[in-house]
Amino acid sequence: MRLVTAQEMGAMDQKASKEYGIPSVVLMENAGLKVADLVSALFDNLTRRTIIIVAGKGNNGGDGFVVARHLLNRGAEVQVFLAAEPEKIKGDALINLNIWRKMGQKVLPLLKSNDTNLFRLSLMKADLVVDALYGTGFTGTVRDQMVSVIEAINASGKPVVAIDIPSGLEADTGKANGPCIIANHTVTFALPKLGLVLPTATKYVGELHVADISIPAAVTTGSTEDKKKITNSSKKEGYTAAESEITSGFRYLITDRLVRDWWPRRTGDEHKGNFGRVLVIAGSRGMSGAAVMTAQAAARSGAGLVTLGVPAGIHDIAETKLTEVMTFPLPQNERGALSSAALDEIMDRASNSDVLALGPGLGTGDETAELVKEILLKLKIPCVLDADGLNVLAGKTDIFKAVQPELVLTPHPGEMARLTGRNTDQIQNDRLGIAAAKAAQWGAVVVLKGAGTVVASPDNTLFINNTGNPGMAAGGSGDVLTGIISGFIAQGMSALHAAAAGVYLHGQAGDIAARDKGLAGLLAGDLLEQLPTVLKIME
Ligand SMILES: NC(=O)C1=CN([C@@H]2O[C@H](COP(=O)(O)OP(=O)(O)OC[C@H]3O[C@@H](n4cnc5c(N)ncnc54)[C@H](O)[C@@H]3O)[C@@H](O)[C@H]2O)[C@H](O)CC1
Ligand SMILES: [K+]
Repeated sequence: MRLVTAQEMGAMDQKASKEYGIPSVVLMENAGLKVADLVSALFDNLTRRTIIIVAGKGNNGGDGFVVARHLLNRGAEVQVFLAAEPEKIKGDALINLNIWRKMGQKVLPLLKSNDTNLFRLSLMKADLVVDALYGTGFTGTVRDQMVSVIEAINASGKPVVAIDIPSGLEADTGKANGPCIIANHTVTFALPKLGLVLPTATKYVGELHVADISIPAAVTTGSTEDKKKITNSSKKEGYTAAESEITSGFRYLITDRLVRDWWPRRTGDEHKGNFGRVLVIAGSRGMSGAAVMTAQAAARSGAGLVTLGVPAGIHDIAETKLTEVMTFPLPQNERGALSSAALDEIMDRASNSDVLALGPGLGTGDETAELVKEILLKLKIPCVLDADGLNVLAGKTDIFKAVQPELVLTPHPGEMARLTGRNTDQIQNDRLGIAAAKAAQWGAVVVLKGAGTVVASPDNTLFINNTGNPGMAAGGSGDVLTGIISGFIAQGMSALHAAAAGVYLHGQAGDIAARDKGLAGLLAGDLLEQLPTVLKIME
């Protein structure tokens, strides 16, 4: 599902009104109606319910007046509090405020501190609060009286439905710089705002609902194709156009539908060769686990054939731990890491494989760095480069651009910091920007792991993931992801789609595992166990 900034959403509103002639007050009516529908669905019977609408001075408030009207018509007791001077209300919001007044309904002031005291009393008797204070027009920090209004709502313990954005959250960054509404549900319009799906926003957004308010699909997908093409894609397996249209340069939330769209079709008469061959080059003395995990994950991801090459010293260990995966020993140095003499056999094996997973547990000696560089420059098949495979190239990232086949880099924030010469805080402060910039600079798909993993492509398309949980920070979790992405590439997915689908399903496996095992006790092996379950759902 496409993600938009406040500015992009405003441009779509404009286009819907100017180019398609949909009056903006119709969009407001649709928006309000969808929120009213959700509120109605939360109660078996509205007639004995008291709903409070807290309206701001902009169009978010305007939506609130529409919600008030519909809920009143459906028999609810509705109290509208206006957190703005009435004379400041204009445009579509004023149209709906006037309708509310012509229905003989009151608007209670919510501007001064004694207003807030009255408001607190009303809150105690309310069954639900609709947050119509601020939407995409909000920037910065909640100020003055609104601080105590938002704190009163949050303290009331009443269920809250936020219109478009929980008030106090910035649409583009998902950051709450000050007090912010903690909503049970957020009904956002047309497309999710980028900030709503970022990890900092989760606690404020509650359950996110994306409501169609009749902005034409050609506008929301932003595709420059003619409308016919949009119609065709929307016919595809019942997808809405917005789902199956991926336009480069845009940002997307990774959803079930997208992953299903990318899923390699199995006709049923294939043999294991069709499901691709993964070559894993990983491990070193004391680091056999990373190699085994990566290979097992590749096997469990559905790849036809997985072969693991490890330094001779840990070959027996790998051999005993693995059954479905073939293993072979490689020349090693005195430290038990791969030696440069391993290059020829690795390239030979790679020539009979569809994808190379390189790096987990390799170690970070100079010889390893040299070997990784040699492999990458000679490689003819796509490569997923992870962990020590990344660490050894810190300061040598210009090599990425020189790699011929598709390259997927899967750094966690610390590895990204080493690769870019910044510190982890700087990475975490601009995850989307850095991932996008480096993907373009390195000509590679960059998977910047962490809460809200970002998958960036060289053509500036971004996929945001919101599956997964903190329990997955356990060691080995990254090895499993590397194996999954490699397995998907082996089965025919593009590097970008394999990375985005891999991140999504890896997170889902983690969520299922956490449901059974909690967060602290979660091990990477638990993710492996759940992989078949999530793949089965996808199939
Ligand atoms: N997306 C759509 O198709 C539709 C969206 N609608 C709704 O319109 C709002 C956006 O309305 P807008 O008038 O631009 O602003 P807001 O109502 O979000 O904000 C109100 C007002 O608040 C002021 N403001 C901004 N920051 C602060 C701050 N830190 N402190 C105090 N006040 C602040 C600013 O001046 C704004 O004017 C969108 O979210 C939807 O709910 C349409 O109704 C339907 C179509
Ligand atoms: K709001």
